[in-house]
Amino acid sequence: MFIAVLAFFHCSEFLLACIFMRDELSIRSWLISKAYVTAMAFALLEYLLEACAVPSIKIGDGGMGTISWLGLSLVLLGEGIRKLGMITARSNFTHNIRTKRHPTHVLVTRGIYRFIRHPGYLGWFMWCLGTQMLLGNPICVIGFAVVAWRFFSSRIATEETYLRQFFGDAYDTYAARTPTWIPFIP
Ligand SMILES: C[S@@+](CC[C@H](N)C(=O)[O-])C[C@H]1O[C@@H](n2cnc3c(N)ncnc32)[C@H](O)[C@@H]1O
Repeated sequence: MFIAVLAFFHCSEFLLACIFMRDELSIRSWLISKAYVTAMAFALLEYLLEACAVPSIKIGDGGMGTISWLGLSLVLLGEGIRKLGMITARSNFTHNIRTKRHPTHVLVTRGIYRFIRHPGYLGWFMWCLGTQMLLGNPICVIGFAVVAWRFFSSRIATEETYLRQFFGDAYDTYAARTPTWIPFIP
């Protein structure tokens, strides 16, 4: 299930990049970085060590336990939110943060962006916590939450500096009325 979740995430990211991000399409469009591979290697290590030491906490009564089902639900919800954001923003959504305004770049405030300011990041945040709940990894749930929160907090601050340069007051007004829903990032 974990491998299927990862495969779906990366293949769908690349597919959407082929459709909406042709200008920046590269091997990086699979979203597999060294930091990411290291994090997932830690996750597998935790899973294997705990599965060897206390098999019952991973296997439960022979099927997936409640935490794993909750994790899978979080994964699916996170995927849905992120992909809806990408499909709504179309070519305005780029994997790399734009530092210069592209002539076709418009501020997206409709659809899911009416309710969530950064659906791509909220969805990915939920997805990565969900993967660790799916594996039943208590240490990585906390580790991923801390690392992902710090990553998105700094990325949102950088991205919004440029969005304010591109769209001025329109972005301020939009940001003031639309929360991120990521804890402690207003
Ligand atoms: C990886 S995408 C993430 C988009 C958004 N932060 C999200 O989480 O859904 C980053 C690119 O999206 C653009 N972007 C972010 N919010 C936008 C918005 N509301 N309208 C148009 N472009 C946006 C940024 O300029 C940046 O180049």
